[in-house]
Amino acid sequence: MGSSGDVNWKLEDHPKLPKGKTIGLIVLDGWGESEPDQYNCIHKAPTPAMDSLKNGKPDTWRLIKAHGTAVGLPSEDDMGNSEVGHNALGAGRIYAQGAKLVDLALESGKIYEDEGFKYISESFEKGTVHLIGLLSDGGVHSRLDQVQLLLKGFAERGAKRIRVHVLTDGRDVLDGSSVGFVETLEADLADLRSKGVDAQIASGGGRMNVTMDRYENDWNVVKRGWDAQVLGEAPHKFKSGLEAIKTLRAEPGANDQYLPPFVIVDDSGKAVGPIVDGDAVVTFNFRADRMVMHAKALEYEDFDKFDRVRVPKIRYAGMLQYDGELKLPSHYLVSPPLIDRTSGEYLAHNGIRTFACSETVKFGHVTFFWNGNRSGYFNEKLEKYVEIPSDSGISFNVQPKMKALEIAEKARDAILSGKFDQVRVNLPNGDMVGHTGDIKATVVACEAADVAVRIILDAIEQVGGIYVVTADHGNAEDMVKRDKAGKPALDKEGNLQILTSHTLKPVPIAIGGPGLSAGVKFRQDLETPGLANVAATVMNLHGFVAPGDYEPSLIEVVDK
Ligand SMILES: O=C(O)[C@@H](CO)OP(=O)(O)O
Ligand SMILES: [Mn+2]
Ligand SMILES: [Mn+2]
Repeated sequence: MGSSGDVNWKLEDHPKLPKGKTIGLIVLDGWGESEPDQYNCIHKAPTPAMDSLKNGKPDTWRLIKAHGTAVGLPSEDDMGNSEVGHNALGAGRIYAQGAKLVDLALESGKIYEDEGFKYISESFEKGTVHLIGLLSDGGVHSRLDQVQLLLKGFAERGAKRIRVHVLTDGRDVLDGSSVGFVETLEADLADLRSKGVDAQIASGGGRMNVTMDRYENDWNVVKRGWDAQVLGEAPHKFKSGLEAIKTLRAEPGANDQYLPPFVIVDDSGKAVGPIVDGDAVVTFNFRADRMVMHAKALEYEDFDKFDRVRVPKIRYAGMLQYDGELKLPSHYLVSPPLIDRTSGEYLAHNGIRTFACSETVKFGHVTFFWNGNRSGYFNEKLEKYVEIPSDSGISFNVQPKMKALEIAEKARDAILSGKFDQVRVNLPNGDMVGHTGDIKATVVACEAADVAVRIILDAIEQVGGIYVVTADHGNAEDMVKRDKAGKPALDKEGNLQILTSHTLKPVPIAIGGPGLSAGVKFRQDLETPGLANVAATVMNLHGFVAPGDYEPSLIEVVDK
C-alpha cells in the first residue's frame, strides 16, 4: 500500500505561503459542536483555549462535516468515528469505507464469489462456521443487518453448523440495546434451525471486556475472548444467549460494554460451540483497530501474548483484511479500501519532519489511521511516533484527565526542539470519557483536553509557528438521546437515555499562530467541506500545493 510505482511525490511550492513554519496539529477526539445545554459537556467545561480560537474569529474558525458520506460512510445517518475520521484527515480524499464496501459486496453477491468465502466454505460440509463480532447496528465496527445476511448466505451455500460468538455494544448504541439485538439474532438462528441448520449462540461478553481491545492496551481482553470462543471456558454459563444477557445485565452496575464473558452450555453442561480443528471462523467486524489483536491470536503460529492452551487448525477470514502491511488476516471476505498517497507519505517525500503522539488507546489513530491504515514510518529519518501508555483495566471516567497533560508536554517539547515541522497529536479525553456516559467525568475530560490545547498553542506561539486544531467526530458535546425536536428523549419509565456514542454533529477547525501569513482565511465558497479538506489545508500551511485529486483546501490567501 502507499509507496507504489510511478507516483510523482514532488509537491509544488505554494505560490503565496512560505515553508519552514512549525505546525502544531491537534485532533480533539470526540469533540463536536452542538447547542449549549446541560448535556453538552464541552459547553459545561471551562474551555478558555478553545473559546479563544472561536470567539470573534470568523475567518479562522469554522465547522466541517465529520459524519456520513463526507467520510465515506453509507448514509447521512451514520455517525462519524475515529477510523473514517482520521483516514479522511490524513488522506485528503473520501474513500468508500468498510461499512459501505461490505454493503456493496453483499448486495451484488460478490462476497460469495471471492477467495475469502471460498476458503472458509471448505469447512461447511464437515466443520462448524463460527461468526465472531460486535452485535449492534452502530455501524462503527459492524452492522447486525450484515450479519443477518451472512448467516442466511452461509446457510444457503451449505453451512450445516453455525455458532455465533456475540460481543455486546452499548458504546455505539444505547446501553441495554444488547437485549433486542440478541432477540433478533435468536429469531434468525431459530429460523435457520427450522431449515435444518444447527445454529446457535455459543459465547459472548461485552466489547470492552472481551476480544475488542486495541493497540495492545490489554491482552487480557483478547484472552477472555479466546477462552470463551475457542476453549469454551468462561466464569458464567447459560442455556441461551438471551438468558445470558438478561441475567448478566441484572447485576448491579452491569452494562453492555463491560458484560463478563460467558459460554452457552448444553443440558450436560458442555459448551455448545468451542472452536475446534476443521472449523471456519469469520470475524464480522469491518473496522480494523479492535480486531487486529484477536486476528493475531487466531492466525499467528508464533504467539506469546497469552497461553492459548489449544490452537485449533481453522480456516479463518476477516470481514476485511485488518492490517494491509501485516497482511492480517491473510484471508478476508471483502477487500478493504486501498488508501494510498496520504498526506503523511507526500510530506515525508518532501522533507517534512513529523512528530506524532497520543496515548495507547488513540495512538494508532494519529499514526495507523492517519496514514491510510498503514503501520510504521514512511521515512524513519524524518518521523518520530511516540506512544504514551494508557491506563488499562479501568473505564476512563475514573481517570478523566487521562494522559492529556503528558501528550501535551511531549508535543511542546517536540515543538520547542526545532527538530520537527509537523507535531501532531490526538487528545482522547472527550471521546473516551464521553463513551462512559458519565457526564460529570466528561466535563472534567473536556477541561483537561483544553488545558492540553493551551500548552501546545503556547509552544507554537514561542516558535512562531502555526496551529491547526480540529476533531475527528462528535461525542462529548451531546450526552443524551434526543427526539426529533432535539429535546432529551425519555424511556418508558421516564428516564433520560444517556448517549454513550458518537454523534452526527460537525466539528470545529481553527487555524492561527504567529506563523500564519497575513491574509490567510477560510474560504466561504466551499459548500459543505469535511474532514477530507483538512489535508490540503495543512499541506498549504507547510508551503505546498496539494495534489490535484485531493479535496480542496479550506483556506485562501487574500492580499493585504
Ligand atoms: O471505541 C471505539 O472503538 C469507537 C467507538 O466504537 O470510538 P472511536 O471511533 O473514537 O475510536
Ligand atoms: Mn475518535
Ligand atoms: Mn469514540
